[in-house]
Amino acid sequence: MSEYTPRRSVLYMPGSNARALEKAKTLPVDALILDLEDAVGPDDKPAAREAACAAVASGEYGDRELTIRVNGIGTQWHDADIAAASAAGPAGIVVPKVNTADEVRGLVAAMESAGAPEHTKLWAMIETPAAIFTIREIAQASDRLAVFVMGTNDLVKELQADHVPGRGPLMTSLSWALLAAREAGIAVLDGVYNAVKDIEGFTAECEQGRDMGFDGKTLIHPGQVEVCNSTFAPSEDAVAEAKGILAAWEEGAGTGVVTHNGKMIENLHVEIARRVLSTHEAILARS
Ligand SMILES: CC(C)(COP(=O)(O)OP(=O)(O)OC[C@H]1O[C@@H](n2cnc3c(N)ncnc32)[C@H](O)[C@@H]1OP(=O)(O)O)[C@@H](O)C(=O)NCCC(=O)NCCSC(=O)C[C@H](O)C(=O)O
Ligand SMILES: [Mg+2]
Repeated sequence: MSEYTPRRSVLYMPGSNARALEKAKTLPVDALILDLEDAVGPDDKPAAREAACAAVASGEYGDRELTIRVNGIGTQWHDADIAAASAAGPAGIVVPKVNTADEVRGLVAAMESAGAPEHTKLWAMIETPAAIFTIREIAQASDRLAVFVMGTNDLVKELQADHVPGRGPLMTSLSWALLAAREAGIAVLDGVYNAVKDIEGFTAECEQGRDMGFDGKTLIHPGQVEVCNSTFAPSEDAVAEAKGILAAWEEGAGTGVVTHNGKMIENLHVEIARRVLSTHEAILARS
């Protein structure tokens, strides 16, 4: 199992928004996506690129993972974005609308030839039907690919679907991306919730994403951070349960099966309990 990095809350902000870049230094997010794509108008893109790279160089964001979302492959800004982001060396370069394994390999080659340091990983956005149909190949295309980010706004647009409670129209795409990410051993982040004032709806969607298996959720507003962090962290009850399972397992050492709180415990449940505890510890270390 690869080492767990907390990515419960991953907040987008326009690279062109100086106030948001400043505010982000105070927010308890696990990671930030400094956006050069959809949240930045064409005229502001060069300045946003410069500001995002300066933010990475500043060292003022503590242990928050800093990433830069570049403009998509084939756009007029893409090559310059990749070159500048690679030289800045953030934790991740987020690329929208990645559709094939060849694109992943091309992106990694471009990052490497632009001097991206080893710690700068590729985060691929999955947000088109084409990506869903090639998702296994994409997930396994490069060791430098560390994270899938679901682009649920673009997926809804491409599917000609609608944003509805329960996200029925998106379930196939979300599930396929999760399956491929887990098979490849990479992280996978849920998409954004657009209604920034609807905390009840947002909480339900966080819980759904957590229950499906996502590592965390991408966010668009500071008001979404707290709920997201607590939803994607193991609860006190889950931590107590995991400790109880490990204790019961040790007590029954050598037997293939024990019970805890009236439930059957086998080796796989012990592995889950260990994962819960290591997730809990990694989050505590971050706080
Ligand atoms: C949605 C917003 C435009 C709302 O902005 P605003 O009206 O300014 O919000 P508030 O007045 O409530 O803000 C309060 C304070 O918080 C700061 N703020 C707001 N948003 C952020 C943020 N994202 N990061 C950091 N700080 C933020 C404000 O500056 C206020 O600060 P202060 O005055 O000092 O108290 C806005 O929230 C926003 O722009 N959000 C991000 C939009 C974005 O990045 N979109 C692109 C990604 S979403 C996407 O498309 C995903 C994917 O591609 C897909 O297809 O799904
Ligand atoms: Mg998108």
